[in-house]
Amino acid sequence: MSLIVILDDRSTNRNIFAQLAASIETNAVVRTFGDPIEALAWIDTNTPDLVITDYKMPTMDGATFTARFREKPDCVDVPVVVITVYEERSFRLKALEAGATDFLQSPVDHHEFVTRARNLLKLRKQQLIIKSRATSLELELLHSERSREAALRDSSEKLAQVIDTVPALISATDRKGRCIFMNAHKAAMHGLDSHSVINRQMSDIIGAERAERSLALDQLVFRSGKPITSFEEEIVDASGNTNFYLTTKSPLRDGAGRIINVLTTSLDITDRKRAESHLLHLAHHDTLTDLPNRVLLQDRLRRELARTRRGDRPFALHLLDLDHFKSINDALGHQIGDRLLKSVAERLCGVVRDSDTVARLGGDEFAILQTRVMRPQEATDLAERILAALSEPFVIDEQEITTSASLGITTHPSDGSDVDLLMKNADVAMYQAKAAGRNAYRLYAPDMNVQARDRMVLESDMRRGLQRDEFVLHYQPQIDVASGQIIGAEALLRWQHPGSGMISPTTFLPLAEENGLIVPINEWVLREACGRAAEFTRSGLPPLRVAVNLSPVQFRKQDVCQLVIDILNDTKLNPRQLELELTESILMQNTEAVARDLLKLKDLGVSFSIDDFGTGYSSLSYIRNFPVDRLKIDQCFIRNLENNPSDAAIVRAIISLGHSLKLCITAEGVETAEQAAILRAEGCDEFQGYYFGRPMPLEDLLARVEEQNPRSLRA
Ligand SMILES: Nc1nc2c(ncn2[C@@H]2O[C@@H]3COP(=O)(O)O[C@H]4[C@@H](O)[C@H](n5cnc6c(=O)[nH]c(N)nc65)O[C@@H]4COP(=O)(O)O[C@H]3[C@H]2O)c(=O)[nH]1
Repeated sequence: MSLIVILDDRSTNRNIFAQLAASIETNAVVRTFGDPIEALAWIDTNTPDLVITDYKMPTMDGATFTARFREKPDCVDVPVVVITVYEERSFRLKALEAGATDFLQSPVDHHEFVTRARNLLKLRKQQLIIKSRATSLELELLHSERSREAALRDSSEKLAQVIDTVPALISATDRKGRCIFMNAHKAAMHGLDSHSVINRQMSDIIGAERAERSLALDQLVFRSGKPITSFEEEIVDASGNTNFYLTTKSPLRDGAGRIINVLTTSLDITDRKRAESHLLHLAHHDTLTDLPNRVLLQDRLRRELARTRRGDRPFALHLLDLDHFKSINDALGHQIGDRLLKSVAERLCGVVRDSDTVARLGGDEFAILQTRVMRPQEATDLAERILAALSEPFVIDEQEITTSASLGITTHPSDGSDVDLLMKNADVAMYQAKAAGRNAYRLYAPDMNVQARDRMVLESDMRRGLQRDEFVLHYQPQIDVASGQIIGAEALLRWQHPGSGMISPTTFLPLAEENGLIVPINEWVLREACGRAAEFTRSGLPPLRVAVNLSPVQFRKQDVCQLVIDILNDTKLNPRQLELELTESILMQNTEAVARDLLKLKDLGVSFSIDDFGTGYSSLSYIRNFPVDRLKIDQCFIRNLENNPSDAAIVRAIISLGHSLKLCITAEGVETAEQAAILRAEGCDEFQGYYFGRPMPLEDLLARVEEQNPRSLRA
């Protein structure tokens, strides 16, 4: 709807113009006035969309009316058409100055009136639309600006909260080293609040020393304009706790791109560092004893080598292996074994200096890096202290355990200039200590390598010998003292070496015991001895007893009981013809299991003797727990029997104690008639020794058996 005002003092004109105006659009509303004052009064409360006014009116001309009209609110933009008969420019100018929009020449052309009026109304409407758009845009803008401000305020508050709560230390400093911002977390760490620190010198907040370092880095950022990417640092908090942080420093710039502050952000990585150092510790330490492991020892050796490049700080490497640890472990169980290893570790740590390193290399093998060894004697002194410390019995779970160790020592610079060589040479020396009877130490000497190589050759020859049937058995007769007849024989191993001829078991068996080859070797011995004995018994010869040596290693590594049963079944030998020779150490290890096995075999008819009696524990009390039939007095007591009264006393004691336990007594190593006479007089039951016959091939033994009163033996 458009509101049109017509002002003309002549009623005819008013009517005509009103009609023309009403025809402009269907819902146009036309108001006519004859008096300008009246019109202006009405306009006070109404805003027309178009005004058409005559110029020449009696009370007020059209220009004045237009000027007054324009003063009214909302009327500034309303189109005003002035109808004038005057053609002079001065009237038109006056009307234009007053704010007229357009002119119509009187007499008015109706078509022109309608066309002009319609165009002006259209213009007016567009103006109104634009105005209202502008207003709403303004409002929108105002609103959006307000909300943006609010959002900004909101987000910066939130940001501040976030910055305060993140577990990071955040602060910014200016060129003068003053704090311009610090999050609550960092301020609290220094026992302060985040507001009180603003504008204070960083040195007042984080301490002079740290501030000096931090500000020096800030200056670097100010100068270079580049951030300092993450570096790790340790920070001590107000309570004195040290934590680890990953710190970054970045420049903060103003609108013109100038660096005004440096932002420092530190992330707490203490947990990560602790996890890392725990992993590092695990990688370098033995889990059982917490001693350094092989990796760490090698690392320390390398460092020590680097330090002693000029040879002014010699050091020693001790390799140590517990003697017979395996037996202890098997006999008493792994838990006790582990506790023994821990106690050994403690004792070792107790005898070294702080600057030395005690390491566990695995199993029962330990190493000691002894630093600053100016004379070889310092190394041997330590070795002696170690052996002494380990020889004291250990008490674990109320059990007393005795152990000892074999130690190999290398020194730098004389025995090696790199880690591998030092380790290898110490190993060689340790083997020498073991070969020397254990519970000993050896300083490495270059010729030990030759011996080590010999051992390697011997080992591979032994394996080959086993495959190629190079082993043979010799049999040494055992004589019944009462009848003087051969009643049995001990099977003794010989190695028919293709290059070296017949080799004694004392040359290769200790190595076979160490490397485990004794297991297949002894299995072969048992099968061969049982097989041959069964064979000659089947051939009609008297049922001689055959004695076979067993090794402690076999009891640890295989089911001896089952093996003997299988071999007896396979060879069909009467179990009563088989005697198994045991050493005292077999009975001392895993006693219950061994006793069970022996009893089982005893039930089948197998007999047992204790070999080398008198040289080991020589305690008759434990023998009662085993089904032992015979004691074999070691040849060392027989050798000087005629001349040495104490040997004679020992032999007498063994015979009488053995008899009291209903054991048969065999004397080994009888070489002379005098020895035999003394032993017979003391009541010995059986003889074995060169005097009665050396170990010999089976055929020779059988010939001897044939020779001796064949009838009595076959009876
Ligand atoms: N000086 C002297 N020596 C005599 C005399 N009578 C016997 N001998 C030697 O003394 C050793 C007796 O065997 P052993 O004490 O069981 O000692 C044996 C035994 O412990 C071990 N051995 C031998 N054969 C085997 C075997 O098949 N298995 C196992 N596990 N060990 C074996 O090797 C050791 C040495 O065996 P061999 O060299 O054959 O040495 C044998 C034998 O030749 C004598 O009158 N005077």
